[in-house]
Formats: sequence, C-alpha cells, structure tokens
Amino acid sequence: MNPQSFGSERNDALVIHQLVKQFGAFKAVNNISISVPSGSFLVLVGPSGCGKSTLLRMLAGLESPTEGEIVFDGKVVSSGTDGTLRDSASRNAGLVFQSYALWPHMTVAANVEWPLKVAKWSKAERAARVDEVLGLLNISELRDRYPAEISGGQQQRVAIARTIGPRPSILLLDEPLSNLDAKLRVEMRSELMRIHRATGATSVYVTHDQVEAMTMASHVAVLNKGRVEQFGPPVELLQNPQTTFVATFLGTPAANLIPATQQSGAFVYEGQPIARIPVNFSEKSVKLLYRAQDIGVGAIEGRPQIFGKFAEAAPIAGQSMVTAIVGDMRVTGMTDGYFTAVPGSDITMSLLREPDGIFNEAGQRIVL
Ligand SMILES: Nc1ncnc2c1ncn2[C@@H]1O[C@H](COP(=O)(O)OP(=O)(O)OP(=O)(O)O)[C@@H](O)[C@H]1O
Repeated sequence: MNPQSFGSERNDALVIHQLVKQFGAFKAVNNISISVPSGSFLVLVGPSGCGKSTLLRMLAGLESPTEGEIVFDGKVVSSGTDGTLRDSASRNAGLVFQSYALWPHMTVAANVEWPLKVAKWSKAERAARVDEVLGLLNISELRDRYPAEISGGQQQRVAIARTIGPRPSILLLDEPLSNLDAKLRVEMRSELMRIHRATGATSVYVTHDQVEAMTMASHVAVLNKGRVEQFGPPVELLQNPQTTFVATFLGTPAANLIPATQQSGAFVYEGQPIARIPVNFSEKSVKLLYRAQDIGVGAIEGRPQIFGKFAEAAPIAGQSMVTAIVGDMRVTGMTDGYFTAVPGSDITMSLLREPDGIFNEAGQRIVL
C-alpha cells in the first residue's frame, strides 16, 4: 500500500507505516504500523529497551528509518525506501526531551523566542507569541530570569513553552516528566493535557510509566521488543488485553494470570478445580486472567481457593491491595479495610468470579 494515500485516505495526521530501525543486525523497531487522527494524544509505553525512544527519534527526524515510512498530514517526512528525511522544522514537529536543555546564557523569554527567530518570525509576532505561550504555561513572571534561577519544574515549563512557540502540528515528548518529583509529575500531567488541548497539536508521548499512559492517552501503543503488542484506546487495552504481556504491564495493580490445565471437565490449578471450561474449548494448558478486584482475601465459601504466603499489603482508598506468593507467582487481591499479616505467613485467596480472559501458552488471548 502506498503510505501517502494510506495517510490521506484515512485523513490521519500521523501515519507510521511498516517502520523498521536496524542497528547492525538488531531491530530496535521491528515493523511498526500505527495511525492516529489529528489532535490525538498517542502514548508509547513499554519496558526499558523496547524501542520507544528510537521510534520517537525517527518521528523527530533525528534518525532515519531502515525500512517503512512516516507520514505527517499526508506528506512523507521519512522513508526507508527512498531515503527521504525532512528536518524537524520542515516536518513541523516540536520535540521536548527528558533533559530540558535550555540555553543557560539566555533569559526565559529569550529561550522561548529563539526558535521563532530561527523560523524568521517578525519582531512584533515574536513578542506577541512569547507573551502568549508564557501565559499558557503560567510562567509570565519568570520571563527575565535565567535557567539557573528557576526550579526544575519551571525549567520544564520553559522547555515546553519553547517547543510549542512555533505552533508545531506534531508535538513529540520523550519522558518529559521523569526528572520531576512525584507530586509535580501529577500536576504537570494535567497541565500537559491542558496545553495539548490548547495547541490542538497531535502529541506523541513516550513513557515507561503506565499510569501516566492510562491517564493521558487517547491512544496507547504498548511496545515490546521493537513491536507493537497492542494499540488502541486505554480503556480497550485495560478491558481487553490481547496478550499476557499487555495484561500484566497495564493496570494498577496489574492483572493476575493463573496457569491451569483441563482435567475432568474443569480448569485445575494445583489439583483444585478453579474455573469452568467454555463449550467447544480445546486448549489443554492455559493462563486464566483475574483482576485484583476479582480475588478476595481469606477463604470465601463456595469459591475456589488458592494458597500462598503473605508478601505485602498496600492501603488504597479504604481497601487493601494484598499480595501473596503462590508457587512462583505473585497474586494480588483486594479486601475491605486495612489488612496486615506477618510476611511469609500462610494466606488463602479466593477467586470471586470466573476468569476475565483465557490465554494460550504462547500468551495470546483465546477468543471465545
Ligand atoms: N545508536 C544505537 N546503536 C545500537 N543500539 C541502539 C542504539 N540506540 C538504541 N539502541 C538499542 O535499541 C533498543 C531500543 O532502545 P530505545 O532507546 O529505543 O529503548 P526505550 O524503549 O526508549 O528504552 P528506555 O525506556 O530505557 O529509554 C535498545 O536495546 C538499545 O540498546
């Protein structure tokens, strides 16, 4: 398929088409295709080394693809086929890094003005735009300070102001909050969402923090070893993970997966029947998905039980999230109030409902 027509047919602002980035024989990005409409907030999430930054650097034009294409607003900006590599200005993309890299010898206002000068905006337009973006980021009063005279969180705001100044249609953010403390991170998350809406740009945001991904995204791509494990709206990924990797990577706490085998008409774990077998189901060995809220703490009459050793409990909104070590698994359930026990002591967990998904041994969801 021609990616250019693919992009314009779909009318999507960002189309990534069969993208590959190879370092020697190693494929850091291995055949990724994703497409999102204008104004989307696409989050790339995944464990360390899965290829998030490499993909973002290709979107920014800092790396060229080995194969495949990137299409912004219907225009091919990078192509592994014909070697197209537009620079970041002509691809109308703005990049915010983890490290803010402000120019230390320039004031806040001058830092924000600089890219507008480079883009040859007139003096009056520059002055108006600097006022506007400093206002948008709530840092107007810092305009005459130097980077060394403001806090880390304020520097981050300046870096964002500088990036959105030239009105990029695509905003690329590489773990921009990772240098901030926990409280500031949460505040800046909402701020970034507000700025995203105010600019109308299509944003691509890289993080390894799945909570950040789930709160901010309109679309999430979960990456694993250079490939997309699953792509979709955050709720869809949470409710309907297609692989055990996604099920255990997303969600707080992550879902539990209990191995089971078919024996005399039931799924059995450690000799105990724990779940019904769906009709016409042939797979012998499976992994059953249970949400933490579907696992109770203690023996509950009439429900299948599993036995382990107490590991830890964390209070969450009036409930306790209780984790047991069961064989070589961690199993997390919920109970009302504040739970405590001696680490290593025996604990019984009850499965309150039938599993919320069945996966084969290769980790793929079995569609019933
Ligand atoms: N210039 C390079 N040369 C060789 N290998 C590279 C290069 N850049 C990245 N890699 C490798 O490609 C893989 C993906 O790296 P990348 O930085 O994209 O991962 P990431 O998902 O962003 O990780 P993190 O969350 O730790 O930042 C890693 O195994 C990395 O070592």
